[in-house]
Amino acid sequence: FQFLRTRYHGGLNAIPGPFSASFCNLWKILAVYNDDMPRRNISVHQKYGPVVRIGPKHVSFSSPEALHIIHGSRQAYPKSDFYKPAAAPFEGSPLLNLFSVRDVNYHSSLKKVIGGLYTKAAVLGLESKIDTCVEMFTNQLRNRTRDDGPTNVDMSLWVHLFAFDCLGELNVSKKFGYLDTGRDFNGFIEGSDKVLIKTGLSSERLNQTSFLFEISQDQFTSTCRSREPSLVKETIDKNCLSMAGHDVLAVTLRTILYYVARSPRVEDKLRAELATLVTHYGSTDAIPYTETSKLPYLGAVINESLRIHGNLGLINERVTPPEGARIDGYHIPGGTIVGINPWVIHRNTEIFGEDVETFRPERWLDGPEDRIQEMKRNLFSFGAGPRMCIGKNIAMMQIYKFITEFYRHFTFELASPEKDWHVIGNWVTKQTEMDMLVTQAKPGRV
Ligand code: HEM
Repeated sequence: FQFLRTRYHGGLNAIPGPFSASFCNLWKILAVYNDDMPRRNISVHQKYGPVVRIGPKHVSFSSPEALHIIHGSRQAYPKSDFYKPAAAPFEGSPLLNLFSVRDVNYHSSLKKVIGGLYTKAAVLGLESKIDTCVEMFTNQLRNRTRDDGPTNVDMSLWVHLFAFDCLGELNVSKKFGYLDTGRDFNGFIEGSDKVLIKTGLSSERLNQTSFLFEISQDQFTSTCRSREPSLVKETIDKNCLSMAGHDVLAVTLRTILYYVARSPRVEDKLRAELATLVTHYGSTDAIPYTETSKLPYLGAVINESLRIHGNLGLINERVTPPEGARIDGYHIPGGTIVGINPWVIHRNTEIFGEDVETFRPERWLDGPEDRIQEMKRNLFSFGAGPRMCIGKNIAMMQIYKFITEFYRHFTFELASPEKDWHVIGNWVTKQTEMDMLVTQAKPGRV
């Protein structure tokens, strides 16, 4: 009886979707359990259209109009309870932070206080800190690679070591020591992976508490404490703001390295463009962001990487207002969990073209300007509207600088090009199994 009530009386029965999703969370649980949420979310949209019921109270959308209503407009909907546990416990009670807070007014007052620190102009002041991390990365990699031929390197791990040390440098002016040791010496990366993997499942809870997220937060904290008790307490306890961004940054860096390595044509063009800049700088000078950010092909490679491999693999959950809403022709009752999965909108062929499965940076450069602008408006990797990533400017600077210097100082290829990497298709779509054969470049050559 309860199943029938859920299926027919929640106000969502007109919305197509997998049969089980109309009365239980099985579809979502299996998608997350199998690390395959992005692909399954795409395929239900291919099968059922732009509006799909993916759970008893969950609806996934794929159109630019829905993106604007749910996420992009000034009246964008508040976050769902999914984000509640992201307020990590601090001195016994949850400490609300910019990421976790759901109340719209409280969020906007918090943002007023700290927003100024993250503007394009403000983050330029952080460039020298990022430079020291990139330099440490290239130095450490040089120390660990042969100078007369290729060395096999676990690049999935190394970009994460970089992202974590950079985060320490930006937050507490201290690298944590990952690049120095060349490994996850205190289990931080392992611990945060546990949070993310379980978070994917906890989001699929039956609208109850997100206990898995809480358990995994505890595991994270205790793993880190047991291995590194002296680690800055605040960094762990207030993890959601100060710890933000290392995992998603690492995802983007991996995507660029992987897809470019798979496309010699793109790599040649990218290296040729970088070469035009490198000749003006000594081999140990970091090239300024104001210069790298002007490189059009590098910009296109970054956009295309953000598009083809969304950093988050679930719908970014929001809640419809009490009076309900009309979205893409359907009446959606108040309190419904709605959202867009970046993987889904990034494969909307009306926006990005028929070849959405192909890594083709040129789509961001060629063709009518209004089409390119439309793609930019719908690139959802950093979110959209009032809850858009506040760290975007920092992240872009990290990406531009890392990629420029890495390509400048090394050549590399996939160690096993015949094999795909492994993607953990949950919330943060982390990739593993991407060893690369890394060779030191001759000075002055790209
Ligand atoms: C490539 C790197 C990054 C990507 C792709 C990324 C992506 C995102 C996305 C998609 C959201 C919205 C999440 C949602 O609505 O569920 C978000 C929010 C957020 N990000 Fe990032 N992020 C990155 C780096 C960073 C960095 C470096 C920082 C810190 C400096 C950061 C801090 C935040 C914060 C505080 C929020 C919450 C903003 C709010 O709700 O107002 N992110 N990020």
